[in-house]
Amino acid sequence: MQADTLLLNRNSHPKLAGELPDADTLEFIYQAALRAPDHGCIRPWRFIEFSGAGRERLGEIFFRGLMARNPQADEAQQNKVRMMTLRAPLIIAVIAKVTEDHPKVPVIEQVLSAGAAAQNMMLAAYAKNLGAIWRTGDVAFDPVVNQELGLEGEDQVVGYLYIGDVEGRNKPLPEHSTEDFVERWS
Ligand SMILES: Cc1cc2nc3c(=O)[nH]c(=O)nc-3n(C[C@H](O)[C@H](O)[C@H](O)COP(=O)(O)O)c2cc1C
Repeated sequence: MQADTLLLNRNSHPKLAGELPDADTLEFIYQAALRAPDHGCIRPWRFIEFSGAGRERLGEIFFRGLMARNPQADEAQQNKVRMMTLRAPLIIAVIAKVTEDHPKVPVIEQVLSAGAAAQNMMLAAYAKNLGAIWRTGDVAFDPVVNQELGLEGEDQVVGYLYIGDVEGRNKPLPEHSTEDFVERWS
């Protein structure tokens, strides 16, 4: 796929199905992540890959997070959170593994670098004709979930990337006018 096609046409896909991508494709996605810009070359990245029964394990962690946040959660809410992780054959948690009190690189720059890694992964998936969607929601900011995933200190989940074969039609791309966003000082 041409880079300009990739950059201008990437789209999120909420409906994903199929099998876990093959090992070469996964390696390509991770290598793309590892090309993210990174002030100080401190590699503030951690990825956890959930597939097969690992997705159910993640769903149980989400469930425990929900019950800690809201012990009154009804059965529908409980089932919903458990099923969330079955929406794609692959989920990758992208985590900013933060070096605290770094002399040159504040936490926000490390989180931004992890976000750039996540976007590289989205583009890499699209380049391989896979669908993907970047999700967060309450589970990404839940202390119980984050503790069970082994986050420490200022570490943050920047997103859960759901990846798989596209099911259904692509939603239309929005049209934005550059002029609405760009100021030119010359
Ligand atoms: C940090 C971040 C968190 C997001 N969290 C969610 C989410 O929890 N649920 C969701 O439906 N979309 C979420 N999105 C938005 C989608 O990933 C997607 O970008 C949006 O629906 C627009 O679609 P598009 O990427 O095709 O333009 C998030 C995006 C970002 C950057």
